[in-house]
Amino acid sequence: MNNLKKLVGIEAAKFVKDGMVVGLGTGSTAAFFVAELGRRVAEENLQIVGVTTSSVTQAQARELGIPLKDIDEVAAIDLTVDGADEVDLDLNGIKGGGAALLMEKIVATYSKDYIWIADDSKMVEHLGAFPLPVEVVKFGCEQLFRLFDKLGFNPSFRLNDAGERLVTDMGNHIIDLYLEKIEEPARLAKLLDETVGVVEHGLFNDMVKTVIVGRSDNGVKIITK
Ligand SMILES: O=C[C@H](O)[C@H](O)[C@H](O)COP(=O)(O)O
Repeated sequence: MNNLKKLVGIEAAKFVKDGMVVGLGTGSTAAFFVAELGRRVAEENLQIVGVTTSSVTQAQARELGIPLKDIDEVAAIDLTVDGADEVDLDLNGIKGGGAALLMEKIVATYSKDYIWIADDSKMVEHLGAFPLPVEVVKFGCEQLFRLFDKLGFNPSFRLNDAGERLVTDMGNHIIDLYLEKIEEPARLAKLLDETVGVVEHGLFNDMVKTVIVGRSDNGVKIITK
């Protein structure tokens, strides 16, 4: 699996050119992309500025010597490359398995180009086997949990390694929804968008135009919309 993640990470880095502002995604797949950019900065004098999507990626990029700017310090982001937890046939996806969905969605929204990298196992016919992360403000989150429960969403607060409720980089909690199958991603996204207390959710519908998929035969497939 890791070899496929590395393969797509390196492939995506080929889209990065001198002078670009690059959104750096989060997760085990995006980490290979960031590592390859770090290599090119060090060995090929690649001139880029990175905008990170989590504290974890920020630490990795700093360690690698990739120049960074805050999202509000750049006029626009030329390209963002990120991983995904599930991608369906319409290139809608679930993200947030690593709790970075809010920063990831903001960075993606202000990116001119947006690419996902994933191994074959992430490609699905229908979203929902992967629990859908919903980032919620702490105030009133028990009420929200009960609402999700009533709606039949099978909610569960995400916990950290110490067994406490996880707190995201933005200071919120995450409620994972165990839905099994999301019949209408657009409808569910609208409902969540309209629910008070929800800061953001992990449905990334119609945001990506290109997905670089690593196949089990070690080939790379580029799917475009
Ligand atoms: O919050 C985390 C992100 O959305 C990740 O991009 C996503 O979870 C995929 O991560 P990985 O590449 O580790 O499977």
